[in-house]
Amino acid sequence: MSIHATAFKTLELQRVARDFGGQSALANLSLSISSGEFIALLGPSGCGKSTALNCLAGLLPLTGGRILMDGRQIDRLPPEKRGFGMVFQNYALFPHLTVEKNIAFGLEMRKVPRAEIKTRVAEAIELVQLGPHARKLPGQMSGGQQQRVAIARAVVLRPPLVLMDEPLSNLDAKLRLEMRTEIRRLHQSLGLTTIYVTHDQEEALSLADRLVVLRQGEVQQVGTPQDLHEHPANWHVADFMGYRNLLDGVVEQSRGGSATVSVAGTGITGSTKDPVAPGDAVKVGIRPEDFDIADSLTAADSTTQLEATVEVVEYQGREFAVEARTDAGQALHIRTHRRAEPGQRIIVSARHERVLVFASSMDSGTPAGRELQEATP
Ligand SMILES: Nc1ncnc2c1ncn2[C@@H]1O[C@H](COP(=O)(O)OP(=O)(O)OP(=O)(O)O)[C@@H](O)[C@H]1O
Repeated sequence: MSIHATAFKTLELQRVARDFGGQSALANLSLSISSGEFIALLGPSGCGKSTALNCLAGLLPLTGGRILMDGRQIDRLPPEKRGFGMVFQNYALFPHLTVEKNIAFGLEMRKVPRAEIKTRVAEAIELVQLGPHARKLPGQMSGGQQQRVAIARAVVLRPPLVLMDEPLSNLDAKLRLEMRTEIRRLHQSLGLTTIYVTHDQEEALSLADRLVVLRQGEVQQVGTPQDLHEHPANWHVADFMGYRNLLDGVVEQSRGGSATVSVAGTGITGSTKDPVAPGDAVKVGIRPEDFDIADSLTAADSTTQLEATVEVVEYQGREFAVEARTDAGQALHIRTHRRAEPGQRIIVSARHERVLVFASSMDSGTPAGRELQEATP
């Protein structure tokens, strides 16, 4: 297949920053990207994801830092000189041009010979499986099909880097899943280096080799999906990684990486990387799947148990999502194979090793995010 990316070895973002009228939208983004990597920028609305992408594309000048490609500074180059492929949420196709012509457009602008354009467009159409639709106009196709055209239009140019800004957010849930697989397949078969912006943690986890979690323009953590899932640097990252229970509490005692925290009157023990001390406000992070429903109270050293009353039960395929409340009013989210009924009294248990304790303030404690900014692939 001749749709192969123009290769670079490394793309280096060094303390990239962007202010708007004195307000920081992105600060100190440092990242080293290797050829062929799939990186997801993940974070809530307004955290600076699109700003980062636009800085990379050359659509926004930096107000600080540098971008180097194989050691050459590229952050002053206009977008067309960087030659990165862009895929946006709203597809941004030419409505009056057919699928074929939309895909051919960039090649024509670059004055690629006609015969070559024909072959490359045909290949790109085959790659995104749009053969039967080649002569249609964008308006005659579904959202998913239009997004395939947008992707084909980006990859046909063999860009060194493809930038995708929430490309699936306008699609319905089923199509989103299909297109996710499609994007992964394309990435694997073409070896395209990709930076993908999303606020959807599941999408980021399933697609990316590495994730960059942003909050208020600052990097919180950079790592593989597994790193972030198992060792979130702070409660904000934990929140994104499925720690649905983030319970406010106060440290009772702390020793050697383990802390016992009073949460609504109950002591919960877990591990911590933050230098927390008795009296500190903390958040206790527990994933719903790490809670168990026990038959009876037992005196096990390795487990915390809480009595609660079931409020809501949702059947979710092979499991139940249970929402329960302790007598002191603390809501708990549990995933379990056990059937439970609203109103039922249950004993909820969590093994200490599955419980994480985080400093409440993101500015105090170990600046784990900052340490991890300069992550190597
Ligand atoms: N052109 C602009 N002028 C002023 N402020 C801006 C501009 N563009 C972005 N901002 C601000 O910068 C911050 C980051 O915005 P950005 O669009 O990068 O966030 P995002 O994470 O992509 O959000 P979303 O997911 O909602 O698109 C926000 O506070 C936003 O209001």
